[in-house]
Amino acid sequence: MKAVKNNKISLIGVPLQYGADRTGVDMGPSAIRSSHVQTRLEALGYHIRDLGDIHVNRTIEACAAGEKLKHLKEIKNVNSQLCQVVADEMDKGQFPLVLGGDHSIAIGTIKGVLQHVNKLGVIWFDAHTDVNTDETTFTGNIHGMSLAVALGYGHHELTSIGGAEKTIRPENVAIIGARSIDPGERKFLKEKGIRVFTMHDIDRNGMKQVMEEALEIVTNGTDGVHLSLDLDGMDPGEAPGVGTPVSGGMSYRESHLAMEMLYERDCLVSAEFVEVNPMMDQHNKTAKIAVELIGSVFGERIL
Ligand SMILES: NC(=[NH2+])NCCC[C@H](N)C(=O)O
Ligand SMILES: [Mn+2]
Ligand SMILES: [Mn+2]
Repeated sequence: MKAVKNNKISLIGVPLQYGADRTGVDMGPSAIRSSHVQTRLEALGYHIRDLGDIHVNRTIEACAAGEKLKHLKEIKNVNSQLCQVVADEMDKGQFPLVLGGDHSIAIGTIKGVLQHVNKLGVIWFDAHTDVNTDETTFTGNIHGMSLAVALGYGHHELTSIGGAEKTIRPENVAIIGARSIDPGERKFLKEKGIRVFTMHDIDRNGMKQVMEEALEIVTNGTDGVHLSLDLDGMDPGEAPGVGTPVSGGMSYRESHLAMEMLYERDCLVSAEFVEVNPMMDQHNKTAKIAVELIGSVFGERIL
């Protein structure tokens, strides 16, 4: 089986839940590991270095939500660590594969990758668009803001992680599977001209065409592509173990096709799989699907 150019993968767990309201997503990394992510990738010919988990402070004080942006201090702390680890691994020529944790960890992952890759394309696979800012958020949950922060918008404590000048650009982002977008987010997406492939587009044109267009957007003029995959992008019937499920999501096969087409394009430099919440799951189904999707994006084929 063909392997992507970089066959050295570093697994980085981030058991963070402070970006989300619902508890349990901190167990995501262990659920994904126990679903045999390492052996699955080794079977494809990759060399895996598991770095374990980033430290998350769990004192009662850290657990208190505090200010308007809930858990800002701890989230900044964890994402700063993650940014450094991702940058260090890429320095060593490793491919960072980050396991969440809530989607606020995309801040640390992307900022880390940006220390290496100047023009980074991003595929954002999600039911949501995560482009709220401290001004537009209804919930104060930072997992709903991480894409905005990566683009350079939002609270300074977050945008400054890894250097405020390190950002992705709106024209290099493709969001896939969206079906729950807040009013402030609609305005933001429109203003910045971010391409969103909603469930309507997938229904109407099929995942093949959507991925062809999305791949064009994220590879055109960029030096590499990051995949940020929120498991709630899939239909909750397939992936029930998430904190903010939204019905009408991507099917099992649509999701795999997206991963297979990403692999064929051979453009990924980093990836993260987030929002697996074992407390909401049925028999670890969602963590298992995460591992299957990881298999597909790293080259597994049916035949
Ligand atoms: N990564 C996620 N699951 N994000 C959900 C965000 C939901 C909502 N838009 C909010 O800002 O709170
Ligand atoms: Mn989501
Ligand atoms: Mn998300």
